Amino acid sequence: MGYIEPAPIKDKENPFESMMSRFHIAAQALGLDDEIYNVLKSPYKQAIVSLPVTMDDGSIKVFEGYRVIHSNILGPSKGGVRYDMGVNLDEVKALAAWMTWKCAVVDIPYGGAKGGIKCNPREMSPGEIERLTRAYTQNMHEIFGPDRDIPAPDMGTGPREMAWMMDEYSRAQGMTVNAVVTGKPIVLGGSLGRTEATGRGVMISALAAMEKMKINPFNAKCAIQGFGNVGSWAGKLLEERGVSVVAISDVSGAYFNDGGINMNEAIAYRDKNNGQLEGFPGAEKINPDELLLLDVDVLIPAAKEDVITFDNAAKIKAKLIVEGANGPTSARADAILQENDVLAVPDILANAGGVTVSYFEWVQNRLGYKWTRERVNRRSDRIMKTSFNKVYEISQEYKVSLRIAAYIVAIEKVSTTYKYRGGF
Ligand SMILES: NC(=O)C1=CN([C@@H]2O[C@H](COP(=O)(O)OP(=O)(O)OC[C@H]3O[C@@H](n4cnc5c(N)ncnc54)[C@H](OP(=O)(O)O)[C@@H]3O)[C@@H](O)[C@H]2O)C=CC1
Ligand SMILES: O=C(O)CCC(=O)C(=O)O
Repeated sequence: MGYIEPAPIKDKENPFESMMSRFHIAAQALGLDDEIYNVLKSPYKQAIVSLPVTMDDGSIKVFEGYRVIHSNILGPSKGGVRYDMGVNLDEVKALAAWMTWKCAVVDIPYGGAKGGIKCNPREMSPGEIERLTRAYTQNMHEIFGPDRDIPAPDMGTGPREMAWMMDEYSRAQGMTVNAVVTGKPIVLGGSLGRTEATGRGVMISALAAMEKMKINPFNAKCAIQGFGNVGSWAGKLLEERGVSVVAISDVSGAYFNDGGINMNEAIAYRDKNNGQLEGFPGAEKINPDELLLLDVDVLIPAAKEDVITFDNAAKIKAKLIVEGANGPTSARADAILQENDVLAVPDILANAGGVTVSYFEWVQNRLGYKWTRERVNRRSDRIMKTSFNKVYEISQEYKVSLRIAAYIVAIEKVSTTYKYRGGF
């Protein structure tokens, strides 16, 4: 194997470099062919678009939008669309590759993609967000498609944006095409269980890891960074299974209560308070950096990339990290966590419940038939548990971390499919 060494990880964390560094380690452990290594390290397609949008005051503002398709070898590419000021090409490239590995880890027939628009939805009116979403969809019309590339929600987007994307795409097609996006409102063909699916998968992964570590959920404390879709659902579902959630946070700050924060109260407060926890009375406000370093059993980063880094990894006291967010741990932090016996259930496994139920939504749209919530939950729980066990077994067999084991499972599947398909 003559792989070109990945660029050395620089002082500043970079999600694409972190992704590549783990890919490289897993590829070496697997003895992956050079040719396939080179194919899989490069995204299949990268689109950058300018989106002029009329703002409410009549001015025209130009936004930058991205869609990166990392691979479509296992099937149509799949991945969310993020609205955030931090969106940039390197981030979207890493997120797209993680989608390829994630779909392969849970064995669903999709490739990986991701999209994003550099914007601050909190400072925009619903009308401005709708016009931006429609402009993005028009521009991506040649890329999207139920058999080509299927968007879904990510940070800053949800069912409302998915409804606009579906409508805009359908108008251009001259017919309703609901399978072109997932995470839609239920009345438009959304799946029961999709809203909570990612948090539910995080809960299943956390309980599976706690079982291996002999941590009793009823004696366990948990801290959650990010209290949006993923963080709040993971917290609520873990609380229902006995875990005490002692700390939560969002951009407004971090909130701590050693006796446990009531999840329903925190969610209700956030929903009445313009989506933020600012002023939440059920806990004391602490420094947001401290949340990651609390003396808890389980830490769930559920906000953004590179929050567990070379600088703070050694100070983490949690014994178990379950990655709700994509890329919350930088590559340079991996070795420190391993040295300190901190078990990290990686993003491409832990947060795969969302794309799994997105797949169920797409299947239901194509069948023209609705599944019950019980069926959705039962099937996604089974996939999450089976995938966890498979990754755990590989980690024992290869004597590697769960993260590298998950990459091994994924790369093996994608590369085997490449070999059978051939044509390159
Ligand atoms: N939605 C999904 O199905 C999936 C999401 N993911 C990943 O999960 C993560 C969260 O996504 P999702 O829950 O959908 O996004 P949301 O937009 O619903 O929520 C994001 C949350 O993170 C908070 N946040 C943002 N920056 C910080 C910060 N620096 N410190 C603390 N909190 C912060 C936000 O706060 P505020 O509200 O104040 O801005 C908000 O509470 C992302 O990494 C995403 O890629 C992964 C798989 C699927
Ligand atoms: O539901 C989907 O299709 C993708 C969700 C997503 O973007 C992710 O898992 O990071």
